Amino acid sequence: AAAEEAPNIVVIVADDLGWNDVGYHGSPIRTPRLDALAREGVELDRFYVCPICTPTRAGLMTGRYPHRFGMRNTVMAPWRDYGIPADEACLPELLAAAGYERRACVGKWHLGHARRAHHPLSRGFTSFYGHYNGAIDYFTHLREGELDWHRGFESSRDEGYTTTLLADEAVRFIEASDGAAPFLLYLPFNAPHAPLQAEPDALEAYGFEEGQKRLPHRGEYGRRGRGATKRATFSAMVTALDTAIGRVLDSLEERGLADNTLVWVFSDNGGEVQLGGNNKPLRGAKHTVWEGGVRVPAIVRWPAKFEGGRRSTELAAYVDVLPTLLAAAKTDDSTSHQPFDGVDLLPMLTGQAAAPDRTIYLGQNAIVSQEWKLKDGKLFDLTDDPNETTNIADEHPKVAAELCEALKRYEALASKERMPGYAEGREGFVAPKDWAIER
Ligand SMILES: O=[N+]([O-])c1ccc(OS(=O)(=O)O)cc1
Repeated sequence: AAAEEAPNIVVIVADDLGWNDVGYHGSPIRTPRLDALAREGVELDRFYVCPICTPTRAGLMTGRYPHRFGMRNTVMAPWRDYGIPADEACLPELLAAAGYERRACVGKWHLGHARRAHHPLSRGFTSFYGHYNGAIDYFTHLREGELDWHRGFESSRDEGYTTTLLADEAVRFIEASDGAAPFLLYLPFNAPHAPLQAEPDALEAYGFEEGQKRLPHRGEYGRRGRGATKRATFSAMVTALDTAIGRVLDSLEERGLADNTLVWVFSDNGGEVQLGGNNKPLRGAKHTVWEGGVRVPAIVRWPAKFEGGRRSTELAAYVDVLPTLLAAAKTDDSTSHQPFDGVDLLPMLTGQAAAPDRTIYLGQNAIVSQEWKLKDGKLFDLTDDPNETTNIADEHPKVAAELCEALKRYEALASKERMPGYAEGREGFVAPKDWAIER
């Protein structure tokens, strides 16, 4: 009976989508479908993630801070061979126990690609379509000169713009639902992360005219899809992402599934300003733990359970997603996983109770609470000063000291193994043919 009521779950992650890159935040970038989703669902105004990609995804998959198990500080480089450790239970593994028979990962994995044990199909997903690495070419699907486009463990020669191909697959997955058992669709788009590449009609919609000078192409990436400026090209990529998300939402609607489907959309980190993103009025950007790097656009919609049209200003975070989804699926066997760092946000989302009073660890010597942020010994009052202009540690020494102690406790959780820097091991690395996994 529980399985009948359990919602379908669709988790959509955008890559490097900044605070000021969505229409409903006042951006000139057109995102009509996300704007509508924000009106229909609950807008999470204080949703925090890690300042970079891989740690956010690792915390999403486990409900636990990724520095506990060595996935911190850097993104997963192509020349790495680690992944989420076997003793960390993953989102699809836990939902499998709750009757979620079909569990798709469609998009960018970025949590281990060199060993079969780290592959999405080894971590609880029943299907995988997409890519292992970050920053693949949107048209050729190459990274490090090799084809990083796969169905399951096999390479795929499907042609097309990645954002569109991922939406195609997501729609196929939804259309194959028999309406009986609930499903999990994890849909992490690579967009709008660099390389800056958009389709011609999307560029035209942002003012590109044939014959105009295009951005020079960069490094290993092809010439296709370059617009006249970074921001215009990025904008076109975001609108394409919005269109793709709209197709997924339409598919749910057409199958009569929208009412009992929990859709959660958020960005993996803030926008990268040098690569087209924008986080105004927030301070900072991707790679930093200023608000612009870690406070991101986020919306959750579940029409059957959540009253729409609400903006929640309560603290919420990437590590809360898994505990919340397990609660929605009415499965919370605490013996099946290590203790979560996140909390179940259902009481807050249904309007029954306030979110618990707590802190969120942001990495890099920073911590946030409902009211405060401590970063490198500086204290900001986020209620009065959300853009972090004024350090008031001297005026509130007790608050600063308490947060400093909490920060130390979080940092003491870090696994002890040494993490290689991003570029370490790059020299002489040759990607395997089609990024095939041998072991
Ligand atoms: O970070 N990257 O992977 C990255 C950065 C820049 C880049 O070139 S751009 O001109 O398209 O921004 C491509 C990829």
